[in-house]
Amino acid sequence: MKQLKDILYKVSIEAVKGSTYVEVADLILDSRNAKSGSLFVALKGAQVDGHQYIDKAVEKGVLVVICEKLPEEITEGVTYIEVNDSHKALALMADNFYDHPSEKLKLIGVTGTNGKTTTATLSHQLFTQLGYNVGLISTVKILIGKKEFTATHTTPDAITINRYLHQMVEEGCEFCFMEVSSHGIEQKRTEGLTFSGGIFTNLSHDHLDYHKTFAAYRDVKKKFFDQLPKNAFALTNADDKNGMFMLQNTPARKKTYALSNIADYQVKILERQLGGMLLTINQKEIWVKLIGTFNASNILAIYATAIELGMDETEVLLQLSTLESVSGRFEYIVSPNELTVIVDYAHTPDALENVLKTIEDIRTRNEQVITVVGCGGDRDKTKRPLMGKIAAEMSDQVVFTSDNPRFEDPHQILNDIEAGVEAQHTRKTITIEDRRQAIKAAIKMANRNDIILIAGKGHETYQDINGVKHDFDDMQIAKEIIELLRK
Ligand SMILES: CC(=O)N[C@H]1[C@@H](OP(=O)(O)OP(=O)(O)OC[C@H]2O[C@@H](n3ccc(=O)[nH]c3=O)[C@H](O)[C@@H]2O)O[C@H](CO)[C@@H](O)[C@@H]1O[C@H](C)C(=O)N[C@@H](C)C(=O)N[C@H](CCC(=O)O)C(=O)O
Ligand SMILES: Nc1ncnc2c1ncn2[C@@H]1O[C@H](COP(=O)(O)OP(=O)(O)OP(=O)(O)O)[C@@H](O)[C@H]1O
Ligand SMILES: N[C@H](CCC[C@H](N)C(=O)O)C(=O)O
Ligand SMILES: [Mg+2]
Repeated sequence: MKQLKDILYKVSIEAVKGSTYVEVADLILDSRNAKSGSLFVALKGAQVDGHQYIDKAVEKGVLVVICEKLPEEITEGVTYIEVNDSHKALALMADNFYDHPSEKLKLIGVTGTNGKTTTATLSHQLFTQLGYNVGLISTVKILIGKKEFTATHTTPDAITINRYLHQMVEEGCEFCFMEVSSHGIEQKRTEGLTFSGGIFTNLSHDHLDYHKTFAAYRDVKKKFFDQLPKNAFALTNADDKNGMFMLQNTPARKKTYALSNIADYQVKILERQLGGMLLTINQKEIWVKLIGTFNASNILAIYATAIELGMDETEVLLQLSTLESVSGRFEYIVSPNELTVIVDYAHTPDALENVLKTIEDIRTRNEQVITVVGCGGDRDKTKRPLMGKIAAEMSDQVVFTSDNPRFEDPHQILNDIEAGVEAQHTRKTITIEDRRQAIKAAIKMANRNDIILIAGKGHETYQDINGVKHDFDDMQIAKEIIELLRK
């Protein structure tokens, strides 16, 4: 329970109807979850306007309504508060409601198109190994020390974030690493949080269905750094075209990391194998179990973060070499007949290109590379032909298939992907809509020593078709088919 006045601390208020001497039991953003004694925030969404559901929420017993426009008819005994920005008000109220949890631990945000989950998860692993109790908010899962919770978003809504952070503080976490998505920044899910540091991984093509232009997508990422406090660090990838742009207006301490360009933190790759890479980080050699140039960059960002947070360099380097790859990110098996099957969450053109380049770098013989890939429905359509082109150009064989079609026609998605394949590569591609059959076809096509890449769904354990989530796990299915074909 919390006093409404305390919940409204720092919220800019336009008008009030009703008493502000109210005790609130909970904050709610969806009328379907409204409970008696709670406070409902009406948000203008992408699909509908939450203001339409104020009456529904009131019927369920909410005591306070926060909205951008007061309703014409109001209910006796309910307090209505008008604000000019419900999303911002929600973020500030969630921070107040849970007693500013982000100030009570060190919160580090990771943003960028690719590498957020990898960087945040491996940072969580590293700091746990360094002996700390650590939290994680990521696409794959939420971790509070060793307790695990299911993730629904990359960056959850402000109430959920603050509730988890509060729980982390209660459980004695000293650090939390969280992914900060562009949707999260745009919808102000992270506003009001006190970050101790921000990390930029890279920027490439994604989510243009939502942000419309690349410039708008880039600017929203920069906003995260603009809002960091002065005593935080802002760590950017100096190899990325937009890396320095991100730090232009940040009041935070600016730091850079890079493989190619001059930077505060530098890494070189000395050796690559399927099992790992030999690196030098600021002139010190270490072996890591991850592979791919992009992972050298992720590892460096994690190292730099640890140093910026005051960790001991020798201890950090020692522990970095023990880090295990993140589920669904370049996860691989070698089958009994020596097929290598790699499952990777590459769902953007840039990630797909990077993964195929990584495979190229570790190819030792004349193995064929067979790629199984599709694109999600109800998401950025412009990435489809680009992914089709890259897959066909950089593989020996490609099986195009469904990813999560959601509410779109899978054939239409596949047409969009195929449209990007250049004429000279079309003979290398086939299309099998059913993802299980596509994986089977790739495995059947492969000879001893060949490499199969199954891209796009990584850790996901379902396939979303028409809003129904069917069990589907790329790695599990590949293993089943390999077993089946052996008999
Ligand atoms: C496009 C988008 O980001 N949508 C998010 C947004 O929903 P919305 O704007 O569509 O909401 P809406 O359906 O229009 O409803 C507006 C308001 O009315 C409320 N409502 C609605 C119906 C009702 O009966 N009662 C009611 O109160 C809703 O709770 C909402 O507050 O706000 C919701 C609450 O915070 C989110 O759950 C929802 O995420 C949807 C499920 C989603 O798929 N989001 C994806 C695109 C996303 O956010 N992805 C990013 C990045 C992914 C990446 O890593 O690349 C992420 O951070 O996960
Ligand atoms: N630093 C990086 N640069 C480019 N590609 C990367 C990088 N790190 C990982 N990848 C590739 O991108 C894929 C997704 O990585 P990861 O899940 O870490 O990204 P993310 O930013 O969390 O994605 P999402 O936006 O879906 O949450 C990986 O499977 C890998 O192929
Ligand atoms: N966080 C990303 C994940 C995409 C994963 C891919 N499998 C798909 O379904 O498009 C998104 O929501 O756009
Ligand atoms: Mg992620």
